[in-house]
Amino acid sequence: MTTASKIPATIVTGFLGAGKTTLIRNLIAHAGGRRIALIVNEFGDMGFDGALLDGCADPACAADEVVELTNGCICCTVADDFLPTMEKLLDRDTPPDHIVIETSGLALPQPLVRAFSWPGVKTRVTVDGVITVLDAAALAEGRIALDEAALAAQRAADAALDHDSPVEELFHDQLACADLVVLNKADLVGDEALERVRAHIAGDVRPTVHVVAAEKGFLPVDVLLGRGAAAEDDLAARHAHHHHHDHDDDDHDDDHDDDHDHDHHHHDDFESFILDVASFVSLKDAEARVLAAIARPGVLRIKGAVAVAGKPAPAMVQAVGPRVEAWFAAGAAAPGRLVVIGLKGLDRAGVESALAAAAA
Ligand SMILES: Nc1nc2c(ncn2[C@@H]2O[C@H](COP(=O)(O)OP(=O)(O)OP(=O)(O)O)[C@@H](O)[C@H]2O)c(=O)[nH]1
Repeated sequence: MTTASKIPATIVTGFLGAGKTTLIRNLIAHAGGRRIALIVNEFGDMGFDGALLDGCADPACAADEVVELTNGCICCTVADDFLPTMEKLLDRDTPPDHIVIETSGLALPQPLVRAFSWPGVKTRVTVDGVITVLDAAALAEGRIALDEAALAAQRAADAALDHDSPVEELFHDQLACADLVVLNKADLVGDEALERVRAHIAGDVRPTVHVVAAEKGFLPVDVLLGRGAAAEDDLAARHAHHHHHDHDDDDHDDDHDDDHDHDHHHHDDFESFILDVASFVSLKDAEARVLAAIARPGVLRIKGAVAVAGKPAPAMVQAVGPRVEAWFAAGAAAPGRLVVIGLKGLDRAGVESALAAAAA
């Protein structure tokens, strides 16, 4: 079974208070008719904020689409809690179009990703992407979470969670596993501090992974979903080295007050445009050109349907980061258009010339 026929699941990870719930709320509100099932992994005493979906008028937000795992850390309860929950979701008469899993801030994402390789789940679901939400304001102050005392309390309260790894290592693991890193609460920090945070985490993030700044977790749905990462297939590349960092903690608390500047917005703005493209010589040609296009500065996503010379069926194209997939799909939308999504100011001319029809 190909990735395309599996139900995609997005894992949202990040420490306590980073803004995971806020990001998911935004995502669901803008899901555009997708049926999204939400699996929430919270510790009992923290409780899931049942009001998450209140006020969301979208029928996709029906309360029965929210499933709470109550038995603690997913990576400790995969067999008796998480997998049965997944199977129940998949066995519904109308399975969801997309599954979003909010992990507890202290869960390691890797064991959860590994769970997608379990028989019974592997053939039906794939990890579409791991989104790691960071609290940029806390990081700018040299802290992982704004309320480190609450983080410590959460950690202490969970007997199941004894991974013998300091919080810093969890943080590195959450970054190493990411397909997209969201520097949230960018409204609370200045540009300079944001750059400092970017530099601070750069070594922990896989080289092709985008780091985007956001306020209230607001990001275009197409940047969040449909990434097609199949993370369960390259788990080996998603582990932190646990190298010794030269943490320049002493440097963090200087000058951050000066960084506050509420007159500017500090999130990344996005833009998207649709390009009409001529037919490609072959699937390979399409893939190569789209790969060149997505490598242009600021481009996060390219998707659409294109024509391939001599082929009656259109080819679907999906590109995220360094990965491009193209396949023939009879009955797909009229070919010849690609949607390009990226950071505002992206190199449109470069994208156009990369995609320009082969000289053949
Ligand atoms: N200023 C500011 N506040 C934010 C932003 N995003 C979230 N918050 C606030 O930060 C707090 C924590 O956000 P949540 O979305 O609950 O964070 P979480 O990661 O889900 O937290 P837990 O579920 O407790 O681990 C809330 O009070 C949010 O309103 C942001 O971009 N800017």
